[in-house]
Amino acid sequence: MKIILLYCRAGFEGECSQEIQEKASLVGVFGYCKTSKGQGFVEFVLSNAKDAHKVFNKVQLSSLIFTRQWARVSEPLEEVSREDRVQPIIDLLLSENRQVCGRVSVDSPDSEGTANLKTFTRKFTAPISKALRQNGLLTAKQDASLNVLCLFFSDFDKVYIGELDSQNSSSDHLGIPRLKFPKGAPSRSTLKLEEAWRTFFDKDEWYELLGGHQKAVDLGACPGGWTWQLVNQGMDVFSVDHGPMDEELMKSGHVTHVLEDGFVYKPPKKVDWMVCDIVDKPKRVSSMIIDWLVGGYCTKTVFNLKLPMKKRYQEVQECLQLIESALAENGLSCRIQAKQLYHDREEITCFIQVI
Ligand SMILES: C[S@@+](CC[C@H](N)C(=O)[O-])C[C@H]1O[C@@H](n2cnc3c(N)ncnc32)[C@H](O)[C@@H]1O
Repeated sequence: MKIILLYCRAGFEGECSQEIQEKASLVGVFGYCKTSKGQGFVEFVLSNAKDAHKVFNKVQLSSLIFTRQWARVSEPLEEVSREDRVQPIIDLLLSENRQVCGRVSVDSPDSEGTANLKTFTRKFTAPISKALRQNGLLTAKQDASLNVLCLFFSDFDKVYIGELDSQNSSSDHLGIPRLKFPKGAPSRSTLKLEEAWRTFFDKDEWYELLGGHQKAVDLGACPGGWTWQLVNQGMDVFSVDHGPMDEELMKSGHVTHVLEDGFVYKPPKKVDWMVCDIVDKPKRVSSMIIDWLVGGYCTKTVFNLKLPMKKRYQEVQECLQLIESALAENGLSCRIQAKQLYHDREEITCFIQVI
């Protein structure tokens, strides 16, 4: 398949393109990107169609900051009849002698003005699944060990047909985790921290990383959405912010509100976690993260880097480079992950663990 389709936040197609070209070239794969601002996806057109597998074998989706989901696809089927979209898709798949898939994902871009297209893709899933099964293109029951057939409708009559890699794609539809706003959480930001944990941790790491009554510091905590998540995991939290904390959360008895500057504050004793959601310059936040980790004040951190208007990709690279080199120079071996989450707007979220 000649195209790798990358799903991203609308408006970040440029960063997504820069990143895939850079990562692919490091494994000896070249191509060019086709996209337009705001469409929520990028086509990475490969110079050599055989290279698609190479990219999926050598580049992990988790290493791509600006890509939520990706698929190997062929040139799109265009001017698909709105009367019958099922048959042309089946005909094409049969003519190409495709391997049987374990599931089908009917996708569309997450961009402005696509609500009706999303409704259509939801409704289309049942009839196309039935036809695929009847034609031996889909297993009778879902099989997670097989690749997922991907039908990406960029418009009502244009569909990219390909596959999501069983080992190297998101199991969430469109790469967007469905999170329910937790009852009692004080702000919508709470979902950002929950999504970060879900994105960065495997299910079996959850307890090791969060459980066992740990201690945490939340910088820029008010009104307390992130603190709420930490408390919900059984942690005691120092919440640093000059603003007011949610009263119900304070009644939990697990929160100490510290009225200090988050860039200056350090905890009286070492803690396990430090999280930071302060809106400030990314380099300033990065330096503060370095101070905490190198100083041994915490061993795990989740923080946001709010991106500037211009040169966003470059800024992210510079910040991560700054952190990586400082940690290495100080002899710290760390796991570093970064992603633009669904709940992130003009920012990315990072996770670092000293190991
Ligand atoms: C985006 S809000 C945080 C929302 C919070 N994470 C939540 O889930 O409810 C950013 C917060 O950072 C605080 N803030 C900004 N500069 C700060 C600083 N230098 N020190 C401490 N807090 C700061 C602001 O008062 C604001 O409450």
